[in-house]
Amino acid sequence: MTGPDRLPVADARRTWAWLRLELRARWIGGTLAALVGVVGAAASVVPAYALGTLVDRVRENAPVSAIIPIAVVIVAAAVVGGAATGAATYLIGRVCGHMLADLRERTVARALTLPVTTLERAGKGDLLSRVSTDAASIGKAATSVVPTMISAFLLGVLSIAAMAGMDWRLGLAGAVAVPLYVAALRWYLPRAAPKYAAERRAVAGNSQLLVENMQGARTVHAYRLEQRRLRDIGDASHQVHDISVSVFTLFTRFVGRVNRAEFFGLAAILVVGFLLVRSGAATVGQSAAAAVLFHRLFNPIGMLLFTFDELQAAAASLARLVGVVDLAPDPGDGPDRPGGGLAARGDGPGRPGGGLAARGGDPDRPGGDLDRSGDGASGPGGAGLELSGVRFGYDGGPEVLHGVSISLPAGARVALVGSTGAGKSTLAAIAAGILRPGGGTVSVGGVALPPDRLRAHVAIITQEVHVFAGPLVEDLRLARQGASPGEIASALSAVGALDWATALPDGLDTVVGEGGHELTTAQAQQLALARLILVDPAIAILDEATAEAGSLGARTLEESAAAATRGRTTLIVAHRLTQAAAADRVVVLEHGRIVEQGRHQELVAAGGRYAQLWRAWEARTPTSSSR
Ligand SMILES: Nc1ncnc2c1ncn2[C@@H]1O[C@H](COP(=O)(O)OP(=O)(O)OP(=O)(O)O)[C@@H](O)[C@H]1O
Repeated sequence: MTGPDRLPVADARRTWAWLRLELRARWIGGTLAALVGVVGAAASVVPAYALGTLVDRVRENAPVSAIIPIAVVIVAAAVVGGAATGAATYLIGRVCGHMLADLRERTVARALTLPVTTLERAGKGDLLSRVSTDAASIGKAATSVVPTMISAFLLGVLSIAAMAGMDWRLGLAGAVAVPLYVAALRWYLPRAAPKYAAERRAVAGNSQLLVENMQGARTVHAYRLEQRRLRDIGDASHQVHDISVSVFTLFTRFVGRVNRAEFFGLAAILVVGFLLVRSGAATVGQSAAAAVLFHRLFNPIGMLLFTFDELQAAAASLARLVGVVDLAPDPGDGPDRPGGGLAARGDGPGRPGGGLAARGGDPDRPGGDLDRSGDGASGPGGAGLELSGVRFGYDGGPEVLHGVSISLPAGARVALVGSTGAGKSTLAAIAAGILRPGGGTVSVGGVALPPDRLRAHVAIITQEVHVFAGPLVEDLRLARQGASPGEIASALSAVGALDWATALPDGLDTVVGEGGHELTTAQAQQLALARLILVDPAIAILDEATAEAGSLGARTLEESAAAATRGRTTLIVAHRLTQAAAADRVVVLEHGRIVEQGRHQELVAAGGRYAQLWRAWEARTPTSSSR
């Protein structure tokens, strides 16, 4: 396993166990591939064998009629061998390809359900590199390296068996090369791995330097750094050159060792063959056939050896993917929990709506449907949200919430305010079931729920709104599969997004998200609010949903947010205090503790921490008080 800051990597035993299990599940395909492979290898051995017979018949001055059948056998074996080897390569690739597809799907599925804290700890880069680079490395191995290796291995075994079949001493002579090949590989692999890694690092560093200097060209010119930067790039390029040369030198030395093994193997066969012919134990044809068989192995064995490091790299990648698949689920989370990103719940592809039970209920009667969530008798009895004695610390760090209790009656609109780092977003994430509290409970309708069940009732929108790549209308349908055009238009209209959405180049079919039409931050947030309407949760949490946009945009977004949350129990992390002023109640959080709560006017009049924040807000935005 890797260090604590990374996603886990399965150990060799677990990786083998996974491989065995997968192979067992595909034993029919695997056996067929192996059988066809053996036929291919056997057919490839036949021509060399037949050649030996041919040599003997020619030496015996046999008639042409005795030679033609041998030629026919050689041609037929070559055709069968070629076809069977091709078919075996295809079949092995197919089995491996299916295993990889399955593994990749399971890795992605597991990754989508990882607790946010696990992902943050590991860094998204680690996960991305596993599902992209590692999967690609396994893919290459699965479709080209493994089939080649298996074919080469079968050919090697059958060739030595064929030599031994002619005379066991010939087989033994051929096998002399095996330890030499193994020694060459054992010499090469441990030296090659760090050199290749160093080469990759040096190339990446050099590219990074080049990109940096190109992007920062103006700064380089402004500070007359050209010569210094050129020197740095020159040094980095020299380093890449030196490492590449040393890698090539190492490879050449490895090839030298492989050639040595071939030389000794072939020399042993020729010497043994000569002695056997002289003693009359073997014919010239048999000795020649053994030498040809061995010589024919040079190419496949070379491929086997030269691609061995790719197989090693693929095995390392496999261990990294199996490590993710094996990750234990968040305790208390059900198998169907939606995606764990800090985004609108119900955004998770494949599970739109996140099972938000209030969908279809009367929007003016929040939580009216909550009892239909399948919770049965123990299920929440309303849409009130209650946080009780909530404690939390990130990843074993200091506690950032010290027993916070907030009660939101059904339909209430509560604003959470406080300075930066007070713990507002953390509390919002706990209330939404994204983070698991270290202590205390979160209840809906009077029933304390674990995070996975909480997510079925609560939807959260954060500043980091993700727009999924694809047609805009599909992005909305992630929230409610099968939403009618009317429902979609009405959700967009409610948040004030219908005009700009229909004015897009292809209207609601315009491809948005990565690689598509770029939406502004405010538009993306309106889209998230429209999704919220389609998801129709009883409880909504808005964490800074309006903080990013400029003043005018922020005001529009405030209106969109108010429309999207109308009738829902709503907790707003309010950076714009106008949102707090419009709430039923304001809760002031400082250093992970509630220091004040009450109505806006009461708190302003009380002259405490909120009054201080409000005065600062008014001074910053003179027009705010008029709102
Ligand atoms: N992923 C994290 N890992 C470790 N510490 C974190 C993480 N996220 C937040 N914190 C810490 O937890 C504390 C509360 O942060 P939080 O983001 O909840 O505050 P906030 O009131 O929402 O602040 P802001 O208004 O700036 O968003 C801060 O001390 C912060 O540094």
